This record gives sequence, C-alpha cells and structure tokens, in this order.
Amino acid sequence: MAHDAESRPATARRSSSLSGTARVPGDKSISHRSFMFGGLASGETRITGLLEGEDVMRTGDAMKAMGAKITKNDGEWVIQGVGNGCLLEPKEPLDFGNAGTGSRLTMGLVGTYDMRTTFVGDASLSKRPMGRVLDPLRLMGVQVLESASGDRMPLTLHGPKHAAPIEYRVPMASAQVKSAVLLAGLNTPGVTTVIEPVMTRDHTEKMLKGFGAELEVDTDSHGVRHIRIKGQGKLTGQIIAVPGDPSSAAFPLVAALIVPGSDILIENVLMNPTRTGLILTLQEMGAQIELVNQRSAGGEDVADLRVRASDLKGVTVPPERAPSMIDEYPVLAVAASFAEGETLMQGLEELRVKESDRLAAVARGLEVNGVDCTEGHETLSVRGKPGGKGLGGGTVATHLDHRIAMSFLVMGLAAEKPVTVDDRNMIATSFPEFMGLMADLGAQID
Ligand SMILES: O=C(O)C1=C[C@@H](OP(=O)(O)O)[C@@H](O)[C@H](O)C1
Ligand SMILES: C=C(OP(=O)(O)O)C(=O)O
Repeated sequence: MAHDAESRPATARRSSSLSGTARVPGDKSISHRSFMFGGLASGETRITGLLEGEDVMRTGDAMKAMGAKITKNDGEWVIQGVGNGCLLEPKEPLDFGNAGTGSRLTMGLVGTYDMRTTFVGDASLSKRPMGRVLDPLRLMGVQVLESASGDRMPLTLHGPKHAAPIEYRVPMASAQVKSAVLLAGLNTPGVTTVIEPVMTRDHTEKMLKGFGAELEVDTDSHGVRHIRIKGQGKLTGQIIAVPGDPSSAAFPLVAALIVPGSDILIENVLMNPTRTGLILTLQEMGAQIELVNQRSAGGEDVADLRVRASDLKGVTVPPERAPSMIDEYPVLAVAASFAEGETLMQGLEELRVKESDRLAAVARGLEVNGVDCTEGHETLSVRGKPGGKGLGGGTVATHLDHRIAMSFLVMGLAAEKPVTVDDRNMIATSFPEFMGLMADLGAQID
C-alpha cells in the first residue's frame, strides 16, 4: 500500500484560470462511520457516495475481519451487519494504515468485547497519542494488554471483567474521543454519558440515532453538551447517501480563490455547521463563495459552492472556531499567503497530533516557499503577498500527511515559482481523485 511505497514527489506550477465543475469524494468522517455502523447493525446497509480512500477501506477491512460482509455492486456498497454485541474476534491484527479516525473509533467499538484485538498502523499513526481513547476505555474496565510506550500503537485490547458505563468529560476538542466513548457505550449495560464542553463534528450522534440507537443530547445554558447512550440496544441497517467532503472541497476551493480569473462550481458539499469554519473564515477574508442550491439530503445540509478568484485580506481566526475547521488550517495558511496583511490563527494545539505536527509542517513549508510567518505554541500568523510575488521555489516535507501534500500543491498553482512536495502517495488516504480533479479544472501538477 502507499504508505510502504517509495516517495513520489509532485510539482505544481502557476496555472491560468481554473474553470469547470467538480464533485469531490464522499465525506471521510461519514464514510468511516457508515462502514462501522453498517457492519455492526442487524440486516442490510446500502451506501452510495462512499469515499474509497485508503483510510476508509482499512475500516471496511477491519469490519470484515470481525464478521461483517461487505461487497460493492455498481457503485453501491452493500453490508450485511453482525448485529450489536456480535462482533467476532479478528484472527489477525487490524491494520489501520494512516487513519486516526478508523483506529480510534474502532478501539471504542471493540474495547468492551470479551475478545483480544490488536491495532497496528503506519509510521505516522504509530506516533499519534492513543491515551486520549485508552484512558476513558480503562475507566469502563477495558484491559490494555500491550501498547508501545506512551500509549501508542501497536496495542492490544481485551474486554473488561465487568463492563461499567461512565460519565466522561472530554478533555480536548476531539470528535474521535467523544465517538470512541459513545461506541464503547453501545456494548455496555446502562447509560454512558459523554460531556462535551466544546462542540465537535456530530456525525456519530446523528448517525447512531439514524441506526436506531437510544441516544439523546442536551445542551446546557453554558453550551456544554451532554450526550447519553443506552447500551445493548438494537441497531438496524440503513440506506446512506454520503455527501461530498468539505475538507476535500477545501483544496479546489482555495485554488480557485488564489488563481486569478478562476470561476468554478463544486457540487454536493456537506454543509453541516460543525464543518463550515473554513468557508466562514474565507468569506471574512473577502472570498467570493456562493452557496447555490442549498438543500437537505439524508438529514444533512448540502450545497453547491460557486467560487471565484478573490482579493483576500488577513483576518484573526478565533480559537473557538478551530473544531469546525480543524483539518483545514494547512490550506487556510496557503490562502493567507496570498492575502493582503496578516492572518492570525489561534487555538491550534490539536494540529500538533495529526498525521504530522501540522503546525510545524505548515510553518516549515511556508518558510521554504518565501512566506513570512510565525509559529507559536498554538498559533500561526502568516503575512501574505497578494499575487504570490516572490513565493514558491521550495520543496515541502510532507511527513506522511495528505493534507500537507495537497495544501502546498495548491500553493504552487498561484505562486511565482513552482512548489514541490516530497511525496504525493498519502493523498490517496483521503482524496484519491485529487490529481485528476485538479487537472480537469486546469491545474498544472505533475
Ligand atoms: O471524528 C472524525 O471523523 C474526525 C475528527 C477529527 O479528529 P479529532 O477528533 O482528533 O479532532 C478530524 O481531524 C479527523 O479528520 C476526523
Ligand atoms: C486528521 C485527519 O485524519 P485522521 O485523524 O483520521 O487520521 C485528517 O484527515 O486530516
């Protein structure tokens, strides 16, 4: 698979105006959960629009290894689930490749089962902290039989001697941690409660309810969410149409804003309010992004985005907005490199524990391409050069991080000199169609 393959550099060059219509692949968060919940539920789940990126395929393989039947017919994925409580012990370690979401949510899903499950991943995933999931699971009685130092993968879980529901306040803004605890609660008698002080993406809550879980959410007067799930209920297979991923749409979107004369349409993009922080921020910067054909599909807001090249100006992005655009900061930093004045991004501590230390990786990538920026502990400020004058000419270290690779290729489309990334392989984890889709819009990347 790509993460074991030799590095393959890619170079993006200044392009003339981008135009045309694009459809980005399905939302990664919803795609992982569709495979997991479909694999767990009783009966049949049918999924269209699924993201067929490597991360999601690893989740599908894991569910198959635990008893789910997953097939694809004519673009539709069909799953026969095992039934809640009936996952089987996998015979081999579950290999999650590069995927934080797949591995962390699955730890919650299987942790309370009376079986032994081993989790492995690539060099990037093996560096990422898993204690944030293992800590609450331990409180529920889950046994961590083995783990690499600092609660890292490879690690092996075994179910509790006596499973106990917990009330858990999530200590960092993380949908993965919230979700892992809720999924552990699915197989635990009684009511498991997750307290979420800062709202993160709510796909687990919405989708579990759709599959029939007894789950309720109250938001108190301080905006703190209390999510309760009753364990050992029945889940029933569903029909799911996965909308386009706003985190993938971000790349052609920013490209069209910074390449002069561009005018593109990106169709069918998920507009869940927990995911739209980038669009709001870019609009504050002066971006011409028009939401066309706003609609509701499968319980989610969806729209087409018309994007035209725009003169951007720097803004301050408040820390409380971070959860709604957490994966979009690398490409926002690229947009900021072409804006008039300074853009200050705050509340970025979680960026340090993604596929790479994204705060450092972005700052180094900007520096080697002539962008004036300052990296703080949890902030990044970027002083832009409208028109991209003097920018580019560097080679960016991607550190097995798909979003670093795609962000800097976008930069190269509008910088004065070409931008090279040291490895394009990881793009396939979340957006295998990236190169072709960008070329169809007129981007020069080779
Ligand atoms: O729950 C999810 O689907 C995700 C949650 C976020 O991670 P954190 O929970 O670590 O913030 C995000 O960065 C990731 O790409 C997908
Ligand atoms: C952080 C990301 O993914 P994950 O945590 O699932 O590896 C991402 O896709 O940007």
